[in-house]
This record gives sequence, C-alpha cells and structure tokens, in this order.
Amino acid sequence: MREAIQDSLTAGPLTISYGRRRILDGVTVGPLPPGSITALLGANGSGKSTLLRALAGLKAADGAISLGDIPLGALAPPERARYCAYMPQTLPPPIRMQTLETVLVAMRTDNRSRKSNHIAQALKILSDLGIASLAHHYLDELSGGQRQLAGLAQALARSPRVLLLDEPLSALDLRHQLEVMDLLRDETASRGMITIIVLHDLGVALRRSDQAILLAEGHVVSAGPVNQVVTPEHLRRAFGVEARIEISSDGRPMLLVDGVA
Ligand SMILES: Nc1ncnc2c1ncn2[C@@H]1O[C@H](COP(=O)(O)OP(=O)(O)OP(=O)(O)O)[C@@H](O)[C@H]1O
Repeated sequence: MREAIQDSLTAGPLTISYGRRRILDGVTVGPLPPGSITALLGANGSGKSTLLRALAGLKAADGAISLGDIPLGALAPPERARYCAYMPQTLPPPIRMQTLETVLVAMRTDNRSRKSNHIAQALKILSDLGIASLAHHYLDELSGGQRQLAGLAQALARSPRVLLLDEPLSALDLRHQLEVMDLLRDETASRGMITIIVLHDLGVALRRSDQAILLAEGHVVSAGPVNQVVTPEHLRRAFGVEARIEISSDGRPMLLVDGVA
C-alpha cells in the first residue's frame, strides 16, 4: 500500500487558462493510486478535456503534476510520453495505414523487445479489443467506432503508467462500451496503470470506476470514491438535474434522472 501511494498521480492546485480566460482554478487531483480507474465528470464546457490535456502535458498549467517522485510537469514532452498515453476526444485520423501498423508505431516509443514480440503483443491488444480481424484493414476504411477502438489499441500499446482517455466510448455501440470498460478495468489492474477517463454516461462511471472527479465551472465540486461523488446533491450542483441513486436487483447502484432541477 505504501508503494501504491508512492507511485500515485497527484496534481495541483492547478490553474489553467486560454489566453486571459481562466478555465480551471485551484483544481487538485489525487492522489490516484496505480490500478485504479477515475472518471472525470462534468457538464459541457466544465473543463474536463482541458484538465486531461494538462495532465498529458499538452496544455500548459500552473501547478505541480507528479507521478510518485517523478515531476511529470517538469519533463520535456518526449520523456513525459514515456509515462502518459493520451487519447483525444476526436477519432484517430482516417489515414492510409493498416491498423496493426499504427499499433506497432505506437509501441516503438519504449519497447525494446524483438520485432516478432512486437507483432504478437500488438495482435493481442487488437484481439482483446475484439478487432483482430481488422489488423490488416486500413484506418481510412474503418467505421468511426472501429477507429475509436484502434485509437484505444494505440494508447494501450504505449504501455503507459498513466492512461488518459477523453470520451473513449463516444462512438461505440452498447456491447463495445461494456467490453471496453471491462478490458480497461482488467488492464488497469493487471498493469498497475492509473487510468483517467472522461465520461458522459454517469451510470457507467458509477458502476465501472473506482473514483471520480466532478467539475463545474472550473472547480472541483467533489472528488473521491465514485459513490460519494455521484450523488443527487452533487449532480444538481454540477448538471442542474434531479437524480436518484437506487439499488438495482443485482445489488449494484443505478442512476435515475427525473428531470431538470
Ligand atoms: N483552444 C481553446 N481556446 C479557447 N478556449 C477553449 C479552448 N478549448 C476549450 N476552451 C474553453 O474552455 C472551456 C472548457 O472546455 P473543455 O473542452 O475543457 O470542456 P469539457 O468539460 O471537456 O467539455 P465537453 O464535455 O463539451 O467536451 C470551455 O469554455 C471552452 O470554450
């Protein structure tokens, strides 16, 4: 446990602006321990993507960002990319490159094993995501959801310690959403990753993440274990909706939204 805390991700207080406009003000993150999934929640424009990009080193932030005793915020982008993999909200561009090739390119950043091992590992990731049959298809021939899965494969292929995903389920059908969340749970636990996912589906967040950070207007409304963050009072403040948490017949929490507050 001591090791887990030492290797945790912590950030803040962070202040992040676009030009003169302050987007996030005094936001703190963590400590988020290895092996945990954190849902980053909030209404449109609340600052989720901005915070995720800052953690990835793609947006300047005032304030410290550390992984254990590694000062991530002070690392140059190529070095930081060894620790953090980031998948943006936009789908991977439909380039004329085979899916397997794009995963191999993603792997090369820090993988020292032999090329045949690379290929086996890349195929395993594609297979885990249910898209092994697309290995030799070109990205510009894939559907939107298939491209999103390919993007996820590229992020996992980097073997990051911190996995930052911006709405990774947005183009996926119901079954793929569940499969991807289950896979992320397994991979996060087995690799000891720190996974942060921007999610709009609060029900998925409630059932599949360990912790949550709820943002509103550039501030943290609540952060901690997901069942203490996703509460009627917090949802009223952050989203302006009336909601209830009920326990479903399988004994797990279920979110019901009754309407606008
Ligand atoms: N490149 C930019 N330049 C200026 N302002 C920006 C830029 N990107 C985002 N913003 C502003 O920052 C605020 C937060 O945006 P952000 O994309 O972080 O929100 P979000 O919570 O991810 O929203 P959504 O759920 O709609 O994706 C918004 O008011 C947005 O207009």
